[in-house]
Amino acid sequence: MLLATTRQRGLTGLMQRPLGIQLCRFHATSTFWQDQDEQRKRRSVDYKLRGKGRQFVDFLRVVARGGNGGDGCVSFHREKFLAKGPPNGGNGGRGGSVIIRASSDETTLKRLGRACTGKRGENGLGGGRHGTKGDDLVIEVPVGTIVREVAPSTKSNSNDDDDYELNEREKREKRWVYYPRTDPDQHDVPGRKNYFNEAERMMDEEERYLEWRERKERLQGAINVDLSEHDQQVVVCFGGSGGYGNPHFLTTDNRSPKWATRGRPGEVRSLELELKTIADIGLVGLPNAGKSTLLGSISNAHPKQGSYAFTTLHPFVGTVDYADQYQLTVADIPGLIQGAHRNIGLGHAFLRHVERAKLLVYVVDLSGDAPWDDLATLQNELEQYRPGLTKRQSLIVANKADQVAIAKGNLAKLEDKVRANNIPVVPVSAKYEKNIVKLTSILRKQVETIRKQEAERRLQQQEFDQQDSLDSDSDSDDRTL
Ligand SMILES: Nc1nc2c(ncn2[C@@H]2O[C@H](COP(=O)(O)OP(=O)(O)OP(=O)(O)O)[C@@H](O)[C@H]2O)c(=O)[nH]1
Ligand SMILES: [Mg+2]
Repeated sequence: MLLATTRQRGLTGLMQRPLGIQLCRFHATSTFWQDQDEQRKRRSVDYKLRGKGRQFVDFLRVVARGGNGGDGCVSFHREKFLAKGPPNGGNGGRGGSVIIRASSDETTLKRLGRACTGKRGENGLGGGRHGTKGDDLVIEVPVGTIVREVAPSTKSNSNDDDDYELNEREKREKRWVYYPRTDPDQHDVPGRKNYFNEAERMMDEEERYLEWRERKERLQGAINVDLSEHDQQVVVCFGGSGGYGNPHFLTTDNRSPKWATRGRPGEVRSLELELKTIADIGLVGLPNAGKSTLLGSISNAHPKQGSYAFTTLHPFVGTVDYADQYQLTVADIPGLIQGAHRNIGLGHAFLRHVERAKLLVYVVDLSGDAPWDDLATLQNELEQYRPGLTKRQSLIVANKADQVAIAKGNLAKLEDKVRANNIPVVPVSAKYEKNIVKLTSILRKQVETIRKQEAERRLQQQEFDQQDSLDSDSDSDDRTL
């Protein structure tokens, strides 16, 4: 209001007033402007996280549709001295499928639209030219995206529910393409065979078979795929098949079928995409503990650092490079606060990005009042998010050790408190890069051990599966003897 009036009066208006009055006015409004500023900041954080301007999207619902098939064509061969040539309409092309592929070049699901549709197949043409297949829609998502089908679509390709309201004539229009001036009812001549009814029966049978096949495929379960490797892909919706051209309905009796079928609609599926970053190490800590500073000092990443809470608004992954080309990935997430599981602060949804980390690193601030309480808060929030998560192999990084006066006493107390839990504590100063080499070597040792254990477990599982299949084979052999 005040700003509007000063703006309306303009600079000249302000200059005409005595200086004292102007100062009073600014003094009176300073708290008003502070409030406005805070509100604007809060709105901007909200906008970046939830509004259209959000830079990072890790959960999304989309409706995917395969492209519709192209229509078949009704056409006859025409040539000089050949008045009534054979049917030569081409089949329609298949609709494009929708494919979701993991790519290491992507970091967010932001670029996905809410509806993803494959391209329609081309219609068939005269002269026996079949329609070309519609292009597949390939959606690239970050590695670590989980694709889940939410509610299996009740819509089958035949669109039975939609057809319920349609009368016989409309149903036919939806399925058939006719030669000009062909009326299917014309074929109902008493005493003569109705070729169109015959074709309709044939298509009914085919549709029943296709529906049965679809149902059988659906019974295998809804889509639930974890795209954990680069270039791994899943076909979520197949395009509809193309319609038949009129030669398909050629019989020994009917030499000039004047109908073709339309393309079938593509599959429709509602999907849920959830990005769960795959990193070797996950950093968790309260806001301002120095997680981003630590990530910047140990890896090639340059996350934003700031002396205010919630500097980091979305996860950040950095790679730690060792001299012998060994690599580790580290994920930094926004700070957690007490009550994050009740959606306080930024909530705990971002924990999904450290959920799959092999090693959890708690970053605590040694210059704080009670770093052990911070640790307890973090562990409590992790447990609230997923019970048992704190049992994962972990490490405590006691940051800001350069604040010697407070840090020394706090470190001794912290080590005392966690001795029972058997979690190693490594004091560092991320800002001044002190003890960082020791930390990176500890991280490497721990991750190497976990990777080795995982490889052994996988090998054992493979051997067990092989043995299992061999046993079942020998059992079936015994039964046949
Ligand atoms: N003295 C000192 N200050 C540090 C150290 N590490 C980080 N800081 C400071 O602590 C503040 C917060 O650092 P960030 O790295 O942004 O903290 P964060 O945990 O990522 O914070 P959020 O992203 O808000 O969760 C910055 O002002 C850093 O300069 C350290 O080792 N010593
Ligand atoms: Mg940060």
